[in-house]
Amino acid sequence: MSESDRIFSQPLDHVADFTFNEDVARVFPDMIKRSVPGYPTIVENIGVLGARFAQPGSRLYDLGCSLGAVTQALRRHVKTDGCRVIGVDNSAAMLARCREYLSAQDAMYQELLPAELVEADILQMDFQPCALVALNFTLQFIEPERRLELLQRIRQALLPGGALILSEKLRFADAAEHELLNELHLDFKRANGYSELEIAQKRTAIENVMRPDTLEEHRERLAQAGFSKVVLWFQCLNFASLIALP
Ligand SMILES: Nc1ncnc2c1ncn2[C@@H]1O[C@H](C[S@+](CC[C@H]([NH3+])C(=O)[O-])CC(=O)[O-])[C@@H](O)[C@H]1O
Ligand SMILES: O=C(O)C(=O)Cc1ccccc1
Repeated sequence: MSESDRIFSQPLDHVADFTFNEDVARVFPDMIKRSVPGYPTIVENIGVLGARFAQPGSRLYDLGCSLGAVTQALRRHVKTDGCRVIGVDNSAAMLARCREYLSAQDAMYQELLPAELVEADILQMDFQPCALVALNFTLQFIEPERRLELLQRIRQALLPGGALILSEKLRFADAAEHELLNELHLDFKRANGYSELEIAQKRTAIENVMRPDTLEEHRERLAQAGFSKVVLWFQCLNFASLIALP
């Protein structure tokens, strides 16, 4: 069991930019469940979607895998012969714990897909041909100017019949819509026990690091990267997940 998230619970003199360090890794399962409406549903269903797009002998990438929640869902749901999951993250703290979670999963289940973990910057690594790429709340942490080239390289690596699953926090061009969905998201956090102080300090920590796009920006960028079809399969408040087909 992981600890509960108390990272921003005490007043801080200076709120530093958010990083995926050891303190965050320790509480991450609790943090993401209490912060992202629909997260457990999205993760479980990426496993189900993955099973449809997997092809015999193919790679399934989980980019920005954190503690490997999506990697675990893919390992359980995908039964296609010879597939393997490759989890990639540039946080050593996250990957160290991810490795422990995957060993625990190995001890719990039989017939799991093999998984390997790679410590790398997804902007630097070469992608091998693959049937599935999951970017589950990772693209929003990539510098906006580098998002298109990343999606282009993913598009190039995808096999015909494969898919990219892209989950993101959304911004809205319409001010009233943006305001309402953001307020409802804050209500979700309050309902999950976060105080006003925790909410305010987390917001300060994250605002320079995580830059959400609108759904329209995602659709345009995916089209520009060469994806032929984009389907919204999940939305809860200002969090959404897309299937993009090559
Ligand atoms: N350039 C980069 N290269 C590699 N990894 C990166 C990079 N930038 C950020 N990351 C990694 O992307 C992850 C984003 S969290 C993903 C949740 C997970 N997918 C989940 O389904 O639980 C999202 C969130 O916390 O909202 C972190 O682990 C970063 O270290
Ligand atoms: O906490 C938030 O407000 C978020 O938008 C999502 C989030 C969840 C976990 C780590 C970083 C950001």
